[in-house]
Amino acid sequence: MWGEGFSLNIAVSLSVPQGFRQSKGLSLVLVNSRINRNKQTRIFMEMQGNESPTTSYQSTVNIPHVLTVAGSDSGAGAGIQADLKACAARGVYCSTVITAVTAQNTIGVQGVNVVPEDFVAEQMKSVLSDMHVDVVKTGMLPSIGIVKILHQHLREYPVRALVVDPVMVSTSGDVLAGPSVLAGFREELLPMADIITPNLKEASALLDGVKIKTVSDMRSAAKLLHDMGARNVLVKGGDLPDSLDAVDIFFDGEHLYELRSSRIKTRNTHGTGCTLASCIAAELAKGASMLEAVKVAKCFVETALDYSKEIFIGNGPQGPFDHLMKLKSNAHNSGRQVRFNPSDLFLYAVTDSGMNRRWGHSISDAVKAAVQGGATIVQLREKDIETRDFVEAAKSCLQICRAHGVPLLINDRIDVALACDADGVHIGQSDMPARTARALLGPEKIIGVSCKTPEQAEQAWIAGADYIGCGGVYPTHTKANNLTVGLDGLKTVCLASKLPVVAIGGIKVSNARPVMEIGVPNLKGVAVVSAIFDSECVLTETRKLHAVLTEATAAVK
Ligand SMILES: Nc1ncnc2c1ncn2[C@@H]1O[C@H](COP(=O)(O)OP(=O)(O)O)[C@@H](O)[C@H]1O
Ligand SMILES: Cc1ncc(COP(=O)(O)O)c(N)n1
Ligand SMILES: [Mg+2]
Repeated sequence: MWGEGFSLNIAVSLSVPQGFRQSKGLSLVLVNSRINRNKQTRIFMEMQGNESPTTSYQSTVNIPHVLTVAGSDSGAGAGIQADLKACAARGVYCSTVITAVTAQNTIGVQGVNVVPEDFVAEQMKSVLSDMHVDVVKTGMLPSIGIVKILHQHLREYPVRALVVDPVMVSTSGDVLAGPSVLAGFREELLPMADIITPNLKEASALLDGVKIKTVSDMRSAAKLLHDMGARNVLVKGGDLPDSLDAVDIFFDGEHLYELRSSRIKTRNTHGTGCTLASCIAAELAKGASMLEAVKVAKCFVETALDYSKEIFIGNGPQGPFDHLMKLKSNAHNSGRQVRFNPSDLFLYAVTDSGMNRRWGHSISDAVKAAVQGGATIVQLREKDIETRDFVEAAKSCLQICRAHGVPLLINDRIDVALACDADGVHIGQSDMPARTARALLGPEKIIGVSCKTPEQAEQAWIAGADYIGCGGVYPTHTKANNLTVGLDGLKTVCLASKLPVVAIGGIKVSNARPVMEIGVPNLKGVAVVSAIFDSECVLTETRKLHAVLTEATAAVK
């Protein structure tokens, strides 16, 4: 099944320079360059002698695809809207067949308008006859006729997996599919389903009203539903009374798994069921096994609920949560939007654990003093510290820096930056490539790269860095075997760099002035280690350096 997919054809007409027009039979063909097992790229470029200079690109990139067949929720917490957000968050394409339009908010469901059956069929045909769908996920199926249509289409257009969320009652208690649909679920969908994901009420309804009140009841229900034909069953315990954990029971026909996560204390649980089923579908579309998919989905719901526990949308008892937390900057948590401002590079403080030990300073005390003394950005450069301690130290430094509106970066350690939600990283030429760091950290985080040459500065810009550090400007002992580029080398790099530059290497109060005086506008400041941290009073030394830099910049202007 991998390797088939939708293909996107783009024909582009280019006006080509004269020289190209005259060169005959130029042809460049790159076929089937494999990116990974999900993605194939095919590019054809053809330019033919005297014919009109047309370049056609044909690319085939498979992206995992989930089709959701569900109802619309105007409040966008559940239904189609939750499915789209969940698939987007999991990196999967999601097409939609809308079965009903509900007027719904955080108070409840005020109205339901069922889409005519033949139009549900038309939507299904439009998607399935044209696009390659990996997995179908169902939500609200408000009539037995719609269940039958779905059944027919799945026979005509088989997909790799069917995830059935047998939506019957919303969390607010409103009925979304009446008893007549029950027969459709039992007879048509369960035997086709690769997994069915009822909540307690839905499991009970499918089992003729059997009481499900304990984890042990959930286990029995999972087995009974499996007997009714579903290949895998997940009985969801979001509504399990008196449960400290959020417990779900998964049964694959052989083994029963009790999946537990912490129960997040929040009103924002509207749409958890839809999200869970869509995430399962998304992971299956990416190629996960069923158990893996279920575990990832449960973990995603828990993380999203935890992230969103305090958001407030609507005035009713059940709020929506935020699926796209990963796209957010840390503004939401910190109350501060950290957008990089090149002037932050003015007085750049880089910590050193050896110096802190020598003077009996903790990392956070040293950082606090530097920030109070006027440091405008801080980088934690801790080379000999346990990862666990590094993350803890970084978290407390982050609090200090946030309180002063000063960005905090981590040297080298992308993992530590992610773990503590630092504002970014600074990386060297032999660390992880800046492009990879950008992919891991997202568009909002600050990335700085150490560069000694114009070529490295160009590469940093291409890779998506925000600034470069250039040095050593003067000889230094802080970094072993560090080549000194001198003021001339610094100037050359500054002139070539498209990114703002901070100078580094042996800079101190007595020699900072000539650095600022090289007079290239994109030199924004100096980075120092020993000048401020190799001293008893970090605060005083930082203040002195700040004064010198301020004077030097005023003189340059
Ligand atoms: N407060 C919560 N904290 C963590 N997980 C939860 C919470 N409430 C529900 N879940 C999880 O969300 C998923 C959906 O469950 P549930 O809310 O029971 O479904 P539905 O939305 O269909 O009623 C399950 O994996 C459940 O364990
Ligand atoms: C259109 C639609 N589909 C599904 C649900 C169930 O979601 P939940 O159980 O979280 O309320 C809903 N409320 N609305
Ligand atoms: Mg729920």
